[in-house]
Amino acid sequence: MDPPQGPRAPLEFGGPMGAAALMLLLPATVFHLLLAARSGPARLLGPPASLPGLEALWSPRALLLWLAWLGLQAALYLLPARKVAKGLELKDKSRLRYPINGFQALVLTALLVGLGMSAGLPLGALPEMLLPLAFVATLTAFIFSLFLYLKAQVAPVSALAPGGNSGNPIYDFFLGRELNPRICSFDFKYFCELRPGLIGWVLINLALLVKEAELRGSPSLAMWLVNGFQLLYVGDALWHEEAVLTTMDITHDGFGFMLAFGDIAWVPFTYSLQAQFLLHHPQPLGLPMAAIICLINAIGYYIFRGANSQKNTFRKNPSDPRVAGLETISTATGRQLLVSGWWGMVRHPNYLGDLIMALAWSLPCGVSHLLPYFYLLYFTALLVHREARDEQQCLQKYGLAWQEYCRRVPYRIMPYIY
Ligand SMILES: NC(=O)C1=CN([C@@H]2O[C@H](COP(=O)(O)OP(=O)(O)OC[C@H]3O[C@@H](n4cnc5c(N)ncnc54)[C@H](OP(=O)(O)O)[C@@H]3O)[C@@H](O)[C@H]2O)C=CC1
Ligand SMILES: CC(C)CCC[C@@H](C)[C@H]1CC=C2C3=C(CC[C@@]21C)[C@@]1(C)CC[C@H](O)C(C)(C)[C@@H]1CC3
Repeated sequence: MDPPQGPRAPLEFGGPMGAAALMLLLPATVFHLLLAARSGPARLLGPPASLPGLEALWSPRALLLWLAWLGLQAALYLLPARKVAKGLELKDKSRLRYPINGFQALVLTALLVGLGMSAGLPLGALPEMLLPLAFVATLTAFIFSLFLYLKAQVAPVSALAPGGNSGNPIYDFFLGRELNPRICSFDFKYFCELRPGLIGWVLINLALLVKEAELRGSPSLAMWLVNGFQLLYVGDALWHEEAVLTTMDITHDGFGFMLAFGDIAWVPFTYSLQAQFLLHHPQPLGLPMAAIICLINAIGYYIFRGANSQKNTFRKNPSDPRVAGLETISTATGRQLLVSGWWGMVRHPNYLGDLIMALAWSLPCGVSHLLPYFYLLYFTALLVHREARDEQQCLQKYGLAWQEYCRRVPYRIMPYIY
């Protein structure tokens, strides 16, 4: 069988130099954001007020807590699942099996945390540990990625990802060599994508809300909104867990530093930035403004969920009555592309909905600081880049049919703008 990536294949992310720079820049950004959120000026750009010493970063208690968290989520992953789903067909024609019990893991975690709190677990102490926790999460991501890189050395060629196998160790370490690294039936990428980081994110948000109640008597309306919106997003992801099996992370990207760090360190510690900001910089929010923000989030969610569900339903069964009436283009692969409904409005309506929600998550933090808008800015860049990668893959997959789709649906994410 051919090696998955020829030596002349174009490298993404600026090649080895870009990968090396990102491996320094991404962890530095996490620490910068954590420090900026608690500092007086809360500046997104510019140096933090003070740099922490090693004693502020390293804590054996944080290490134990982090390992216990990973252990708990791994144990919940291994519990019997209501359903076992099959992934897309792989190069060797096999299909992997995945447990669908993410929502169950979220509910059981909530029950355990609730029980713990009623027994005196000081959840409000967690915000003080964010820095050392982010430090051990980053260390774990580096060590884990090294393990994944070494594991890929003994994997069969058919198990390797289309990217991440350039022969350059820095680039391959960053992008990830193996597509679906597993030990027995434990799938590392699928586990990391949805469990410790996403559930950790809402737990950190909750701890910030509890801490705010301890400090100020009750949580602010802005804190409630941020917690509610992001819980809805995470709950939705776990409820529709099976849909993640068709995302490019699972079907195309190898599992290396980028996703490992992204899943277990970047998501919980930077996606909780708005709640971190609100704890240290309380913002007044009136009911009329809160109602407008809820409406913006609801519109974003409606588009995001509608678009994702429409495509998933169509991909599972094109004759399902909910999608059977939609207009399509046939492709040489035998698959069809939707050209009406959500996917006839722009080529990535799900990204549009996601971005509208990102705006709603930042608005409760007011407009006095740029810092809480970091997620919106980063996410716009991530989705524009992701959209370009997906277009490239779809052009390769569907050729002329994709060009026809682009002609009929000319805008990528935002109608009449982009
Ligand atoms: N919060 C976060 O940090 C992030 C969130 N996301 C979210 O994850 C979700 C999934 O995103 P992502 O994995 O990037 O990709 P998408 O869910 O948008 O899937 C893209 C794929 O959909 C199929 N497709 C494209 N156009 C059509 C069409 N017209 N008709 C039918 N099928 C089509 C193609 O695959 P095929 O034809 O092979 O089925 C294409 O490769 C999005 O909602 C995104 O917003 C993503 C990244 C980060
Ligand atoms: C560290 C880098 C800057 C980039 C890392 C990117 C990752 C953080 C994201 C890549 C794709 C993701 C998805 C989700 C979370 C963020 C990452 C891992 C997702 C699980 C969020 C919830 C959604 O409903 C989803 C559709 C399930 C998402 C899938 C992609």
